[in-house]
Amino acid sequence: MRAVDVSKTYGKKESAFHALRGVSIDVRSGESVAIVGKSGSGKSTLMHILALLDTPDQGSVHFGDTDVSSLRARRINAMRNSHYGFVFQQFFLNGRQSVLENVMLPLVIGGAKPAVRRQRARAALEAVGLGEKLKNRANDLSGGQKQRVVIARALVNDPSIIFADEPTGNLDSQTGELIQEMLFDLNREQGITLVVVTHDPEFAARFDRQIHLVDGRIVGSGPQYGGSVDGGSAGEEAAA
Ligand SMILES: Nc1ncnc2c1ncn2[C@@H]1O[C@H](COP(=O)(O)OP(=O)(O)OP(=O)(O)O)[C@@H](O)[C@H]1O
Repeated sequence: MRAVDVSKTYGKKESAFHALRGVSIDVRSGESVAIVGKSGSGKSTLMHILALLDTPDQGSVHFGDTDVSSLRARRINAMRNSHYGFVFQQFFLNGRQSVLENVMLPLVIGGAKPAVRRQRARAALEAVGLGEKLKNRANDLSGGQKQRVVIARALVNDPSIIFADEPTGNLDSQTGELIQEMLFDLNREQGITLVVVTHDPEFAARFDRQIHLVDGRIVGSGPQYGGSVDGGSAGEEAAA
């Protein structure tokens, strides 16, 4: 997945805010990448654009050999649904539905048959250690269990990439650690690419690479949080 010279501005004229200013990034298959930077630096905006949830004003996003901007919305939705998994706080669970129903949702959207949905959702919940909780209401789970349901839901379509926005943000440190392990296991054992926004420097340091944003620009990338300020290694420099 690749973004080339991507810019995004919110608002117009005097109130225009340049959230991203010419960002280029190449995420290789199987890699784990943390997006770091202060509040308002553009992390979520970049991740939403990479995840095909938002479009840039300028620049392009590529998935494999495909320039996504050349595709119709329907194709983009299908591509996102079949290749990407999301662990976002704003994609809440439906608290009144069962755990199994919540995890089946992406398969309902994708049009899978009911028997297939149930079987795959059950397998995903077993993979995150919640095989015993299928029938519980999502509201009746602990915070850590809810986050595991969100991970199961992200896994149910057998994604090649998982995008996560502060996946450990609301959890106590022990539960947060479990969620971190779960994500890195998926990366190591199944080769799932991870793209994760985090404020936590220790968590960020565990990724293959950190992309450090300041005021909508990449100022450093590499194996150390807050790395160099000269544009980092090949592939991440903003195009001139
Ligand atoms: N829909 C929007 N309309 C107007 N401004 C926006 C919108 N979305 C984001 N912004 C602004 O763009 C900037 C970057 O936002 P973004 O959410 O990408 O930052 P962030 O680095 O993820 O911040 P945080 O760590 O606080 O979540 C912020 O100043 C924000 O106020």
